[in-house]
Amino acid sequence: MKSKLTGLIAAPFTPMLEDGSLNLPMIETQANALSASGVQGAFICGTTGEGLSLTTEERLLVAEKWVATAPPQLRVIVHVGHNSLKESCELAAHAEHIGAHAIATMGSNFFRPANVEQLVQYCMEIAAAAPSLPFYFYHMPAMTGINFSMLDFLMTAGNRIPNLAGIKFTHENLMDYSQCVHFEEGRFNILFGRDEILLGSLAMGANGAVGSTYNYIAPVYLQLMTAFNAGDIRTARQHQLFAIEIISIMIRHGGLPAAKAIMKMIGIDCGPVRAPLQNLSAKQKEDLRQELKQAGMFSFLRQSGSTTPLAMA
Ligand SMILES: CC(=O)N[C@@H]([C@@H](O)[C@H](O)[C@H](O)CO)[C@@H](O)CC(=O)C(=O)O
Repeated sequence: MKSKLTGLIAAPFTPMLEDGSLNLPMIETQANALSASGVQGAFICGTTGEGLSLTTEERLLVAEKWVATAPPQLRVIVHVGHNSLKESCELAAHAEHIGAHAIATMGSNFFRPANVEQLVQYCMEIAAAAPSLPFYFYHMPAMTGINFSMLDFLMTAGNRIPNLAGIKFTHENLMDYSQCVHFEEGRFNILFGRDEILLGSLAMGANGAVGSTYNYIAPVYLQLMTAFNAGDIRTARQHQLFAIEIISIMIRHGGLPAAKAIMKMIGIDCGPVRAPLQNLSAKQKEDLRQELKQAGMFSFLRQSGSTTPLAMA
């Protein structure tokens, strides 16, 4: 079995052109920028990657491009969740075929599993479609409406999904998180998914995290983790508060569409979002840029030696 995923794993945006089609060449730029910023992996086609708004054909192309162009040290985890189990299995088999590092899936969220047993049976089929790859369950109740105890999930799935590697845990329930981290002496890799409370997860024992803001402010979190590991909680808190301020601005300006606009501001143009998400107007983008500037995001990135052009900052 491959070694555990640790450190920061970004959930990249899927780059698009103004007409809404894929901008595949941009993926190499994203991958190189992530690697240069100290990020260890790319969790592609998830929420941030608008995976469920892409066609299966587009998802295959995006996965192929990431695996083909990511620097070897940047591990590519392909999210294969879909409301059709059959499509998920095809995406999983494809990820294995092209040499992705791992796969992950959320539960189907139109017809939702009624209990943990049904969820585990669903995951078993997808995991079996890529038996040589580590398999992660993607826990994100706010988006999927599937909110079971993840400790129950591990207890039920642990000996039935041979390639179960862990959970991508995007939830605020740090009690469940901690129980998962320590389940069977840390057998599973529980990647934390709420950037705004990363520090809380570190206190609970996290050693890996997946997030959208690691695309543009990874150095904040790297410094946070360094301070935490050195026992300097006061400094770690300051870094977390800075991240919270940036995240608050991003959320106040619309969430994912605002985050995609931020990518252009730091010099990596990932283009528009796909409907039903709505793109920011020029005025909204300018307001967002001003707020980020006032909060010190661009000067922070410059001081941290950002390798991106910070084009519009
Ligand atoms: C909705 C969303 O994008 N959630 C993020 C978080 O990184 C989140 O953006 C962050 O904690 C700010 O709220 C991650 O959990 C994303 C993620 O892993 C994904 O895109 O699949």
